Amino acid sequence: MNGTPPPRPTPPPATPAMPPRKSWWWFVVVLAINYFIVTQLFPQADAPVTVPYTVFREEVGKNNITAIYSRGTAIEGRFRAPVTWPTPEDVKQARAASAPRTAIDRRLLPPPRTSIHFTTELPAFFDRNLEGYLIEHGVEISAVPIQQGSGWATLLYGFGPALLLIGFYVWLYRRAAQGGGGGLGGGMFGIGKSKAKRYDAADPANRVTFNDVAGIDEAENELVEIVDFLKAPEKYTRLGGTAPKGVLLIGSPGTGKTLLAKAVAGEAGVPFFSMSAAEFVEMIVGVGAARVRDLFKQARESAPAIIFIDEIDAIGRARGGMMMGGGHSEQEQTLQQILTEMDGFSGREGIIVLAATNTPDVLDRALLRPGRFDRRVVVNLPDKAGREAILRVHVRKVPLAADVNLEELAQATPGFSGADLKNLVNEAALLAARRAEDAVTHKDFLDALEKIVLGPERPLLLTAEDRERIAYHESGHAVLGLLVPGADPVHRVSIVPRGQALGVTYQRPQTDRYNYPEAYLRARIIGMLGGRAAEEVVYGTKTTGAENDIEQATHIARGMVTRWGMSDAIGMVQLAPRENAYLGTSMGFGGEKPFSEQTAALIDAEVNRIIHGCHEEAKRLLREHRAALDALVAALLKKETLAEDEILEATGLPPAPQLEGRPVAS
Ligand SMILES: Nc1ncnc2c1ncn2[C@@H]1O[C@H](COP(=O)(O)OP(=O)(O)OP(=O)(O)O)[C@@H](O)[C@H]1O
Ligand SMILES: [Zn+2]
Repeated sequence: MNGTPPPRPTPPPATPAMPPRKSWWWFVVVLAINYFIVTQLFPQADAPVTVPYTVFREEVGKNNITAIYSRGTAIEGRFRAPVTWPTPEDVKQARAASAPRTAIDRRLLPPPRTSIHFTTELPAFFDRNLEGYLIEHGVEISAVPIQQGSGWATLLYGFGPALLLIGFYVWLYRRAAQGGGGGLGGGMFGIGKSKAKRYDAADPANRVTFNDVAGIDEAENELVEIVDFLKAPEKYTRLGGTAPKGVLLIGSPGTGKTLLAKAVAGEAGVPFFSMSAAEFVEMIVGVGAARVRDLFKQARESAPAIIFIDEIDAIGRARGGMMMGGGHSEQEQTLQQILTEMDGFSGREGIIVLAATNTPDVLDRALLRPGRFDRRVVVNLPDKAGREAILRVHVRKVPLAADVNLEELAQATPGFSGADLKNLVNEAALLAARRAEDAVTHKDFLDALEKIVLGPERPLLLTAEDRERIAYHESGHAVLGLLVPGADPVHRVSIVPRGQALGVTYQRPQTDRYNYPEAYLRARIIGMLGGRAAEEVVYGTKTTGAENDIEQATHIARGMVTRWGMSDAIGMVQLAPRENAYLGTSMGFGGEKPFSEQTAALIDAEVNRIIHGCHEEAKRLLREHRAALDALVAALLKKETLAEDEILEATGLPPAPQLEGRPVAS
């Protein structure tokens, strides 16, 4: 493993939109009421009692049966006077017969019921005389089932539950579509409500100002004008100009887009309504649009105000694209509603919509037209000075030991976003608390950083040979980091397994780099291949331990050939799409490769040539400095983790000379 640059923490996956929990609650309540009505209003009186055949015959004999209907061996009918079965005597007898009582006995005799309706079952041996007997006793033999046709009660009994359910759904849907006016009690289950979070700037506990935002000054400066406008809209509209309506904040996750939007509201002293676009879209079509309407209505009522829509790409994706079926029309409706609302306000109301995204290139063009999100503010990852400023913001509430050096921490965290830095401070504070310290020390910060960048330590039982081999692998990286001019300084070496890695060499640049010299890239590749090279030099055999190194080295070499014009055989031709370093995506070039088979073969050959050359150079240097390599391995096996000064001491080597000229900052 080779730890440059630190892997960027990936954002958590978006949670799928679920209906609000409250509406499920109400669904259950309605079901319960339904059940209650059915069982209480149309109870046993109408439900038939099931009697034994003997009892049935008995009742016929007593002339107590008016009519029967039979199908197969089942008979149902109506008594003249209600009959209770089993009778109290039956129960008493049964109890006497089967003492002690068992559950089975009780099941044989159902609880007594009284009804005017009954059912019974003809015995298997057919009672031949039954028909005559019935006629004799004035029983009408009906051609239609007796209990049916008893009018409204039966109808309700049969259809009531279904009708109630349908009614409930209709009501739910209408509420949703209306954007939730009225209804039972406030916000019972406001599906159509926007659920927007509202932060009142008047509340000092929530108030965020530009004071809380650091390291992204350019973006901040662009938003100062918005604050100004919210404070005094007349100043802008006086000469007939229209005020800005929408501002799109573009930047990778955690760069502080939400924070900036809140700060704008805080500075202007206006309410802040925030909602994530993913929350707009629910399963029921029309709900998203209703929520948008509600959100804008709320904001209009308390204008001037700020509406913040996070992750607008969730609904603002270009229409008619790859999406198919299902959620498509819902998404379209929601987007349409946002556009309608934004077109609707005159700009004099003092409402400004801020929206955030980290994939601006997928947005529907309609969103970006003048009068909508026509202003774009890019929120970049902070540079070193910015990171230090952000750290300073977040350590305000943390007691710091005297030895804490925020500048050094800022230098050690290239690629960190504001949210990452906040997390670093938090982890360090937790670590200090666990160590029962009174203040957070510099070491707490370094350990927290190591945990974040390299992953938590992983206890693994390794054999002595494995440990030694890993020590050689890591020492290979580290020694080359000292020997190759232009290599990033080696900050730490460790053979403590962490995350996926068995060992780690952590190198970090001295300054943020925006422009990479070819020699630097070669130094990186040589260092990356140094782990395997050391194993080969010492043991003469190979292991799988270099997979990650090979992957990274290949990536750089391929970039040199296909993107940065560093192969003379190919020249300055773009053969691979540009990668967006901030967003980790590649842009353009979907589908077909824009070059021939011949060129493809040439690319492979050139990549190979670079890797091969670096590999040979790595082995040559390690052979030449075998003593330094062995010394570092011995120190590592003893202490497991070595800091920069310990590495220099063990190897007796000076830090690698840096390349001529400072990196160009953009
Ligand atoms: N520039 C910054 N200055 C101070 N704190 C910051 C900065 N950027 C981020 N933070 C901290 O990180 C937290 C998360 O940032 P925030 O939610 O604003 O990022 P975001 O860009 O909106 O991210 P996402 O795209 O994931 O929504 C903030 O609450 C804040 O504490
Ligand atoms: Zn390695």
